[in-house]
Amino acid sequence: CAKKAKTPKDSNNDLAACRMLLSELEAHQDAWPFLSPVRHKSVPGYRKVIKKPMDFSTIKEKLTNNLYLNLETFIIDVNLVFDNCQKFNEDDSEIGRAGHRMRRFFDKRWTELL
Ligand SMILES: Cn1cc(C(=O)NCCN)ccc1=O
Repeated sequence: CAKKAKTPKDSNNDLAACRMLLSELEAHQDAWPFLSPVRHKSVPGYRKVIKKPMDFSTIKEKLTNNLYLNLETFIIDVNLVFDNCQKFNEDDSEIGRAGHRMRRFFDKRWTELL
């Protein structure tokens, strides 16, 4: 089937959806490990293990500076937050569990947008 043309309106709607989704992520009770960049100076090994750090405040900054082309590129960065979390933290840990809960919440919310 023919691909739907992306109009400027579509990308404005995408942007609004990204802002909405991000504010919901930030407001979630399990968001605390992800609100700001991991302080690698106080988290031994983090800088070595995690090649592409990402967090909600950095995503917000990128949104503000218009660095996301569309919903897809935004979702890639959000997933990076959760993939980093799974890589660095045991599933059975405070932060590991928070990451799994946040990912489940995010997956549910953005799929409701489709
Ligand atoms: C996502 N994440 C967060 C931390 C952390 O210490 N966050 C500050 C909480 N106040 C450590 C490892 C990690 O993967």
